[in-house]
Amino acid sequence: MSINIDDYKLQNVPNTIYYIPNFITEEEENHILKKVYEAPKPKWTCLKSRRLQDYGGIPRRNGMITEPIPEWLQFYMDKVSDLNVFQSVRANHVLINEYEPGQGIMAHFDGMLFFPVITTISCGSHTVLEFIEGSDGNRQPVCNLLLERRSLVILTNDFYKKYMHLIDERDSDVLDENCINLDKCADKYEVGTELKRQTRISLTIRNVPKLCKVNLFDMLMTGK
Ligand SMILES: O=C(O)CCC(=O)C(=O)O
Ligand SMILES: [Fe+2]
Repeated sequence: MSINIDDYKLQNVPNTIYYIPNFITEEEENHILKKVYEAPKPKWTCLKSRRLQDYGGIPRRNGMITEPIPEWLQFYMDKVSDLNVFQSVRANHVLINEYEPGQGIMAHFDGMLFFPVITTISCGSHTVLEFIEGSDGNRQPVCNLLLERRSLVILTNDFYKKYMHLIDERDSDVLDENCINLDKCADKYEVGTELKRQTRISLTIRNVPKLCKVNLFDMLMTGK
């Protein structure tokens, strides 16, 4: 099945969001969850409000020292890269986040270390991704997205550079008219519906343009 992402572009928002429901099958979702939970314990980095695994290396200002990607994960990276979302390059990094109900991620920009396109596959639970603009003292909501399990969302342009994104720390989400992709979802939802969150695993698949070859001599001399 070949997907043309232009068919999934949200028209009622500033540029640019693509939302693809059921990007993966239930079997693929179960396969991802199984593989994520098979990772050895030290692969997890525990933060206060979520746990994460990095694949492909740790992006740094000097460049990312690449690490081999497991074959099962490369399959999903290829599935995303094949949409040509990273123009002439392909995904080489994945951040896997786990959120229990009640957990989230503070408002942030993804920053300069990535090619400015964010692609995220959701597994295990929906969540609501919120966008805001403005600075600390004057933050305004822009819009929200319902990310259903098995969906892929692609954020770029203003949704990469201009608006910050966040996931509020809640056990459930009440859908309201700020949620601008309800008509594009796999399931039909009414405004006012409350969705209880379950444990969500997200795969944020990106491209890190700047790589560095490991130079042991430099590492020893500079400590970097
Ligand atoms: O889990 C998500 O959908 C968002 C994760 C995110 O924004 C990030 O890791 O930068
Ligand atoms: Fe982010």
